Formats: sequence, C-alpha cells, structure tokens
Amino acid sequence: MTLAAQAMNVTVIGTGYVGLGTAGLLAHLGHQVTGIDIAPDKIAQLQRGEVPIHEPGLSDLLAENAERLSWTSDYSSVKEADVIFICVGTPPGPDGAPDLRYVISAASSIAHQLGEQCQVIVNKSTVPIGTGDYVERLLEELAPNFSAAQHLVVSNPEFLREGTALHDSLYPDRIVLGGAAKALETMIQLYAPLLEQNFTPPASTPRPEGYTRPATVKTTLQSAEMIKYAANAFLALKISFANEIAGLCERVGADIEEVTTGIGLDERIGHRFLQAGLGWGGSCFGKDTQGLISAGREHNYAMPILQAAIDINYRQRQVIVEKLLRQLKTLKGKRVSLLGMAFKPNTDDLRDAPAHDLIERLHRLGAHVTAHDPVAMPRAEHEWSHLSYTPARDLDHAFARADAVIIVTEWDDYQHLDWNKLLPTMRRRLIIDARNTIRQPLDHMLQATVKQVGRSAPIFIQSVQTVSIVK
Ligand SMILES: NC(=O)C1=CN([C@@H]2O[C@H](COP(=O)(O)OP(=O)(O)OC[C@H]3O[C@@H](n4cnc5c(N)ncnc54)[C@H](O)[C@@H]3O)[C@@H](O)[C@H]2O)C=CC1
Ligand SMILES: O=C(O)[C@H]1O[C@H](OP(=O)(O)OP(=O)(O)OC[C@H]2O[C@@H](n3ccc(=O)[nH]c3=O)[C@H](O)[C@@H]2O)[C@H](O)[C@@H](O)[C@@H]1O
Repeated sequence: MTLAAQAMNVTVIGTGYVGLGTAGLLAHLGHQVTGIDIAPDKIAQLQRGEVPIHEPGLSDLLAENAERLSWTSDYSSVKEADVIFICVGTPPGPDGAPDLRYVISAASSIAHQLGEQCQVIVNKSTVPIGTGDYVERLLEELAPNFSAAQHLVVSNPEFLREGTALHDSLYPDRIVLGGAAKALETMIQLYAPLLEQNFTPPASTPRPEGYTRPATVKTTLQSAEMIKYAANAFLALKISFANEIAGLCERVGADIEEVTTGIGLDERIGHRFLQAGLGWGGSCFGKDTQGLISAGREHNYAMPILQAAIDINYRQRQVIVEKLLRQLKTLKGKRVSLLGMAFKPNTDDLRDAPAHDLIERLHRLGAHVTAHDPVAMPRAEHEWSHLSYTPARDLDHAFARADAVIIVTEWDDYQHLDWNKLLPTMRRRLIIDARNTIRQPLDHMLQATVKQVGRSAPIFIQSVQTVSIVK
C-alpha cells in the first residue's frame, strides 16, 4: 500500500538477505525500487517471481509489491535514482578484515552511472569504519558527474536477523543514519511511513502489540558504522558469556537455563541472547567480531574481550563432540545424526553453520554422519558437497540405527518429534540437545539419555510422569 508522501526512485544493489529485505520494505512503503545483482541466476529467478533465499514472508511481500519492484543486472537505473543502497556482501578476508571488493565494485559501477541531480548513496552493507569516506572518494575519482554538494554518502546499517527479517525491517528498534544533514533529511523522507508507522502491515507480518515506532539515531558516518559493529559484537559477547557460565554450571551442578532466567530478570541484563548451546553461527557475528579486532589491530589496540568471545564460541562446538565421546567412548563406526544444518531456524543460510564444523569433526573421529534439515538440505547439496555426510531422507532415516542424535538447530519441527516412534529405532537412545531446545519431557515410557548444554546431569526419563536426574 502506497503511503510515502513522496514516492522516490530507489536502486538497491545486491539481492542477498539485506538487499531483498530492503527492496521489499521500500516497495511496501510506496517507493519504486530497482534491484540489481551481478549474479544472473538470482536476477532470472527474481524476474520469474521466485525468491532465491528462504525467508518467511518475503516471497509474499515481494509479490504483493511486484508493481513497484523490478530486477536487473544493468546499473543504468542508478541515473534516475534518488537513493542508491549498497547491500553487497562483505565477507571476511584471510586476516579477518572484511573483504571490500564487492563494495568497491558496486561503488565503481554506481560512479559510472551517477546523474546530475541530488542523489544519496547509502551503505547498508556492514563495512569497516571509514568505508563511507572511502566510497565518497571513489565516487569523486570515478564519476564524471560527481559533485560533493549533490552526491552524498550515508551509512544506514542493517540490524535484521535472518528468519525474522520482515519483522525486524518493518518494526525496528531504531534506524541509524550517519552522514551530512542534507542527506539525512532525504533518508527521513524515504523512511517516513516507517518512522510514523502509517503503512498497512503485510498480512504475513502484523504489527506487534505495543509496538509504536522506531527511534532515529542521526550521527556521523563513522559513528553509524561503529554502531553496527558494536551492536553485533555485544550480542555475540552475550551469547559467549552465557556459554562460559554454562560450562561452569555443568561442573558445579547448577542449571544454566535457570541461571539465565534468574539473571535475565534484571532489566539491565535482559533475557535475550543468553541462550546457551552450540554458540553462534551465521555470516555476521564471527565476521564482525573478527572485523572489529582487525580494526583494533590497525591501531595497535588489543580487544581481548572480543577474542575471548570468539574462542568461547568455537570451544562450544568441541564441547558437544566431547559430550558425545564421553557417552560413546569412541566414534569409530558410530552412526551420529544431526538435526539441523542451517545456522539458525527459519533460514536456509549455511554460512558458518555449526553443523558444518560438527560434520567435519565427527567424520575426522570416524563417525558416519547423517544430517537433516527442514529447508536447507537442497542448498547443502551444492554448498557442502565437499563434506562427508549422508543427507537424511526424512526423520525416520535420521533416527534409524543411530548411536546418537544431536539437535544442532532449534527448528520448531524438532520440538514436536514423535519420540515414541523414533527413539525405539535408534541403536542407542542418546540425544544431545545442543541448543537446549527440548522443552517437553520425552515420552515417559521410553528410556532416553538427554544431554543438554550447561546441565551437568543427564536427564533420564524412566517411568510415567517421572523425570529423575541421575548421577
Ligand atoms: N545476512 C544478514 O542477516 C545481514 C547482513 N548484513 C550485512 O549486509 C551485507 C550483505 O549481506 P547479505 O545480504 O547476507 O549478503 P549476500 O551474500 O546474501 O548477498 C550479497 C549479494 O550482493 C551481490 N553482489 C556482489 N557484488 C555486487 C555488485 N558489484 N553489484 C551487484 N550485486 C553484487 C551478490 O551477487 C549477492 O547476491 C553484508 O555486509 C552483511 O554483513 C547486515 C545485517 C544482516
Ligand atoms: O549483522 C547481521 O547479519 C545480523 O546478525 C545477527 O542476526 P543473525 O545472524 O541473522 O541471527 P541471530 O538471531 O542473531 O543468531 C545468530 C546466531 O547466534 C545464535 N544464538 C542466538 C541467540 C542466543 O541467545 N544464543 C545463540 O546461540 C543463533 O543460534 C545463531 O546461530 C543479529 O542478531 C542481527 O541484528 C544482525 O543484523
């Protein structure tokens, strides 16, 4: 539904998670959006009305706003654009510093197409502090039409989470804008319906009860760029903190779930991002903590807290292997099944997914690994073809004759497993709940050993209505 007082022409460069989220959001707010990608297969899919990623609600949002969306590999729409978003990837380079090649190539392509009117170039990719200035210099050097008064660079970092991208885009906590005042005015106009929340919510993603509107943070390019890194680093720290405490809980007989509930009730701490388990995966927390450390290194400034958060995170993956070894003694010839391959539920993104690491480690120890995921298996077939594992045809296949099943990703599907049916098909009834996700007691009639992170005693489910803690 068109509500923007002034519909603008927007070009979005990069049609990954952030580019598609941005394009869908802006079209929904009433703007005319052209999405550009250098990957011809993605553009062909989008032109056919298919969405190349699994993100709940996205396909409907793009379809509902199709009249305001077009997809191309041709940069010429930049000429007419009021606002140009850079949403390309910034993967980590070999030393942990973000590889800016895609940002540089996008900025160079923009430069050759800049118009003569006032245009705002927005960096939505997560980029090292100073990249906004760098992009401006690139435009100045390469754009025949460049004018410092007309072509203004803004940093507008993205805070969406995969799996809940629409919710996060439509109902954000804050919009962060860094740059010159004139450019920020344009951004405020662009986002006006979002800031005032006077758009009609899409059917898939209703406005949450009690939500009013986002805060706006207007700042400099550098501070906006830093806010993004610092936010991700802090969330990553919180998770690693919970995991570090979980390890001690196991040793002293405390229960991490009760401990995080207890500390989270303090409003200064809060409950979110204290879920202990396998630790974080995905394309951003690892990359962005490393990115900050490498920025510190450039300034000869150590960042030991971040390094510790990273070390703890990767230790968690080994913790799970050790739990398994403790129970099975050796993994040689043992059949271990992983439930969940995506780095988190509701996405098919496999980047830095803990399952990848686990498959490698378990295979190295001689286990036969089988893996299941409700949506990411077709993608894994291409992206993980180098790994030694058997894709599970279904859950029956994953459980049959398994010596252990590890819950790696807390998909809802795994909350409601038919334990009655599945457990008896296993060779050993060992479930490692690496996400502490099983909330309901397992079937009372069956015996299963369930190991959860941060809970020292296996829960032994023995008889009707009795959950007894052994050891
Ligand atoms: N994935 C996420 O949840 C979030 C990502 N971010 C940041 O946003 C940026 C983008 O991330 P994703 O969307 O995950 O990346 P992605 O890797 O899914 O998508 C990037 C897209 O850019 C395209 N591309 C690369 N160079 C191009 C060029 N010169 N011209 C046109 N298209 C080009 C690629 O073909 C690809 O489709 C990264 O900096 C990331 O750190 C920020 C918040 C959330
Ligand atoms: O910059 C980014 O790319 C994004 O990174 C994260 O979003 P995302 O990686 O999509 O997903 P999260 O929900 O943050 O989960 C990241 C990882 O942490 C794990 N996690 C999360 C929360 C928790 O309490 N414990 C925990 O182990 C998840 O399982 C997952 O593997 C941030 O939450 C977003 O705000 C940010 O925009």
